Amino acid sequence: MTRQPNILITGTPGTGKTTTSQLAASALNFNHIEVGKIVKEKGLHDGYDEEFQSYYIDEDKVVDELEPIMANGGNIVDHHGCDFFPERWFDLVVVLTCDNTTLYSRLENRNYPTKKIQENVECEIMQVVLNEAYESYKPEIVVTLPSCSVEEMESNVERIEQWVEDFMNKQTVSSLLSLLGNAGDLADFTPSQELIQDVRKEQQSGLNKSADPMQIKTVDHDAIAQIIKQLMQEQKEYEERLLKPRVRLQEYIEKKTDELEAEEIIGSTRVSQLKKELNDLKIKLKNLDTSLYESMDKLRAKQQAKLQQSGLDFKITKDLNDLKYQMWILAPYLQHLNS
Ligand SMILES: Nc1ncnc2c1ncn2[C@@H]1O[C@H](COP(=O)(O)OP(=O)(O)OP(=O)(O)O)[C@@H](O)[C@H]1O
Repeated sequence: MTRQPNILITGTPGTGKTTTSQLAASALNFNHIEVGKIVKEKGLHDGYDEEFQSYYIDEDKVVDELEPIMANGGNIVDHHGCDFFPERWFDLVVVLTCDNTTLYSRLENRNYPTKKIQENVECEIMQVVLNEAYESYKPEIVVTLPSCSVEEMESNVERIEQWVEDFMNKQTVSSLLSLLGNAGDLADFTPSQELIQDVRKEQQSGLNKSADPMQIKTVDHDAIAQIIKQLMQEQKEYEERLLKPRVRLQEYIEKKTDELEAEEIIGSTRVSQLKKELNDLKIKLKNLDTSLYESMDKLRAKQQAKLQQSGLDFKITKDLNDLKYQMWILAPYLQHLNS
């Protein structure tokens, strides 16, 4: 089943975690979890440090509190530390960074004690949070994003949205493939330029249909996989039925060709008879092929009409049998289907 990702947004205090998390969570309709806030509200701490004006976090309690929420996916966790969360929670770890002067004035505006400001700026210079992120998570899921200006913040939010869209597409493809019993890896599948353009077109038409493109619709993968399976089965059976007479005809042509080759007297009546017969047979084969293609097209049109009736308005391509192609085309589109 497709799961929405969990994202950790971390960085030195003042780098813009909360602002960025709020914007991204509202654009994606994700849950924004501000760890500092729940620590205070739910008492998940071992007291208060007056000098640093902050709580001593009880990390175990925080993990226990968040565990069931994280299991659902669709969360943006916002915290200045990142080493005590279970690694498996996150699909993406964003580390926000900021230049020292800007950070200093942001923290000054908060009326933090000088010692706390200095400590935080030093922490940013030493890249403490970034190092912690690299020690705690696989480097390929850690992304550093500068957050010194409003423009940078907006672009960071867009990048996170785009990343989520890609993540969901990949998830849809693999979950559909596994439901279809072909849980293969897509790594060996390189889409052609033509295919990529097709996908873009499909994505665009999907986006146009959806009032809010960022609102990811819940897709009933089981039902869709079942439908695709049925369609493919129907096409396979139909094709096999159509192919039977073709195979027989082909065999007959081969037999006659052998007979012709075995004839020793060139120019005999038998030879010209066989040649004429073979010629007629080849024309028959050509006509049979044309009608075979037409019949398959008709079947696809019938299937398409049925799909539309059931509200699944996606296009059946001639390559329905090529499962990977079909999944690739469908994956982005399915997300925008009106359920
Ligand atoms: N990219 C940015 N450009 C301009 N101002 C920003 C940017 N990011 C954050 N700010 C401003 O800096 C201040 C601190 O931001 P924010 O509270 O989001 O930081 P934080 O990293 O969550 O801090 P903390 O860890 O202390 O909660 C806010 O006043 C916010 O409006």
